Amino acid sequence: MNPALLVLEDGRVFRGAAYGAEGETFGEMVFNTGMTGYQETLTDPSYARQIVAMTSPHIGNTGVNDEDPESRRIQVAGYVVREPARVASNWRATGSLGSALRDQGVVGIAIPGTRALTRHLRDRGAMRAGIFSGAAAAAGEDALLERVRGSAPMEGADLARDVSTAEPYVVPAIGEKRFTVAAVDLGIKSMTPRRMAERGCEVHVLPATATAADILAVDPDGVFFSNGPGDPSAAGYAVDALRGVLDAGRPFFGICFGNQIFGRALGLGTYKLRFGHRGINQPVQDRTTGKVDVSAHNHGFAVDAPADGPFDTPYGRAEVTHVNLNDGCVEGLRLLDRPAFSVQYHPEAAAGPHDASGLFDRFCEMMEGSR
Ligand SMILES: NC(=O)CC[C@H](N)C(=O)O
Repeated sequence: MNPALLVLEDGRVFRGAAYGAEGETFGEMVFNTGMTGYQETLTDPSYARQIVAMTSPHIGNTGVNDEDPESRRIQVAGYVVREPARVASNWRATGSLGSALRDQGVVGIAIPGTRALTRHLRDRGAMRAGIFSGAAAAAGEDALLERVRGSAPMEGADLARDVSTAEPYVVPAIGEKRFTVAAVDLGIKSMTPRRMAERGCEVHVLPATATAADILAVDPDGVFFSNGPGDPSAAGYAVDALRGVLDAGRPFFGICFGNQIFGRALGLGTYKLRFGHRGINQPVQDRTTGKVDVSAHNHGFAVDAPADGPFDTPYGRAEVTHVNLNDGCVEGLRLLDRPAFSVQYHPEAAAGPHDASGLFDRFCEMMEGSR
């Protein structure tokens, strides 16, 4: 095992062994608490420019397969684990995680102290970091720290257009076609159009920079804005497009980044959480039903909205529909007089529990009711 270093922006250094590709990488240091689903996590485009640490201590046991990826490649900027599996064993496995990381040039590190790292991030907040191995690790710690401090921050980062599809494509409805959906790909996970297709939606996936005119040209029954990486305050183009969609009165559903863009389109602000929510067991209460979903999360930003009742927006009254029971943060929004809603978490559940899959039915009912 070759030595590697994980250097945090505040000067804390973790030493360990190189895992995956050797070299150097920079990104925002975050942690994910999921005990399963590492392949979905690694391929979720929302993790672009983030170094992800897994709190689950043993990673790679089931190798990698061709069915679980949420996009065409591993998207994380770097990967931190405690103990990589020495053997990949699963009937679906086509290879090991270590070789997949290596083949795709993803620099990782195995450190004994993923628990100490997580506690550090919970206390101090997500921060920039770098992983260095091979020749890159030869420079002194001070020089490496200097380079981490010179790397790009997540605040203000416009990354959705980098990970989005270059060309539109169509995901056909499974079974009888009931609806046409225009889905703006801000970093979309492949499970999301599939969940809609399973409900009879023909999903027209459009690039992140699609304008309202591009979206309406599909003549959709409903419009969807996806999850995605980066700071929502840097994606003004998506906010403008969504405003055009709302002006046209088309039904709208948004997930995660899509929820943040919806909030901004309604005139609300977004802000950075201290260390975010990344995992598959976050309790979220739907205030419209009182029901609590155990849900999949991956967000570092949140919408700032009045949670104590309906409030006015340029599109009429709106309300906070969902709250996180761990920290009270806003997890869902809706307009009261127009067919538009969004959630900050992940009903497509890849990976994660399926508690919230009914939100896709809610979108379909909304499209049905708006005909
Ligand atoms: N999964 C997402 O869509 C993440 C949204 C945004 N990049 C955040 O970190 O909050």
